[in-house]
Amino acid sequence: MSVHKVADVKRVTTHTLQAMKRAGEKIAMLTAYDFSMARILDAGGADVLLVGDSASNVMAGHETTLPITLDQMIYHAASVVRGVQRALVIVDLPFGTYQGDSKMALKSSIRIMKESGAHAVKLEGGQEVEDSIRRILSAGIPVMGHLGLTPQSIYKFGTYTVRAKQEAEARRLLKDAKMLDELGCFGMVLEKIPAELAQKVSESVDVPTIGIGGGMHCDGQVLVTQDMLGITKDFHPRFLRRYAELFDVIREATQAYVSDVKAQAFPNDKEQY
Ligand SMILES: Nc1nc(=O)c2c([nH]1)NC[C@@H]1CN(c3ccc(C(=O)N[C@@H](CCC(=O)O)C(=O)O)cc3)CN21
Ligand SMILES: CC(C)C(=O)C(=O)O
Ligand SMILES: [Mg+2]
Repeated sequence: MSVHKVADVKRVTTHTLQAMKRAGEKIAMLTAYDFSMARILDAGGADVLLVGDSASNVMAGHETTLPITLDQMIYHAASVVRGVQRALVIVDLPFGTYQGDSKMALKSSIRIMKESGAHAVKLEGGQEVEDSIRRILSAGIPVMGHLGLTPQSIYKFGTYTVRAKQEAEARRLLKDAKMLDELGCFGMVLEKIPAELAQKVSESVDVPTIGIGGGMHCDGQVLVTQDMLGITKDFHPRFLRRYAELFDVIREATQAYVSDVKAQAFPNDKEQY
């Protein structure tokens, strides 16, 4: 190992994920957008941290993922990379930085890799982004695909309903998944599609599938961390399981602090100089 490396934790790589699929060990992925949370999730054993463009919703309060910029994604990604010792860090290519122009896709991906220190990029779509994927891969940058509900296309579909319920769309998705596999993507997210289809895809490709509303047969699962921790409010899709109610925990702590300050109970004589 390089003399410049301090820690000697065994890092997760894209190759680790392939080995996990072969061994039948499920992959646990969560989103992260900042240093402090990345440290906690890494300490908790998350295999993969996704710097999702859901930062547009969760961090910035936008309605959709469309407004977040490449500069903003790089800022989030660099912060996450500094917080991680073990997890693989993947970064979403934001809307408008890879579609329809493979040169731009490569340039955007190179900026992410160079300026954030992340390990891979993710992009949404199948056949329509084939050229972009080829070009990014040709520079040695690992690419993850994302099929099914693709939030950057929300204005094309109009709703966040389950995708590929009809036979024709299911066939299209399976074909896209095989294409991503054959192009050399190291994995793919399957978002909000029937469990049976996700199972068929998972059995038809060599690389790991990571489900969000893709059911139990995916090779791994991903959730938005703030959803899983109960920080986001009024978001209750069927695929979401909440492992904490941090909105309430943080609100209660805030109320206690506010009340202490008002009552002049904080700071006390030991908490001053
Ligand atoms: N906080 C958060 N969590 C996410 O999972 C997430 C984001 N933001 N932003 C980007 C995308 C958008 N995603 C979404 C958005 C909506 C549903 C969804 O199921 N919405 C409705 C049902 C809509 C319908 O059936 O018409 C729901 O039940 O909440 C799922 C995933 C997933 N991503
Ligand atoms: C929900 C996951 C897969 C994602 O793309 C995001 O968080 O942006
Ligand atoms: Mg995303």
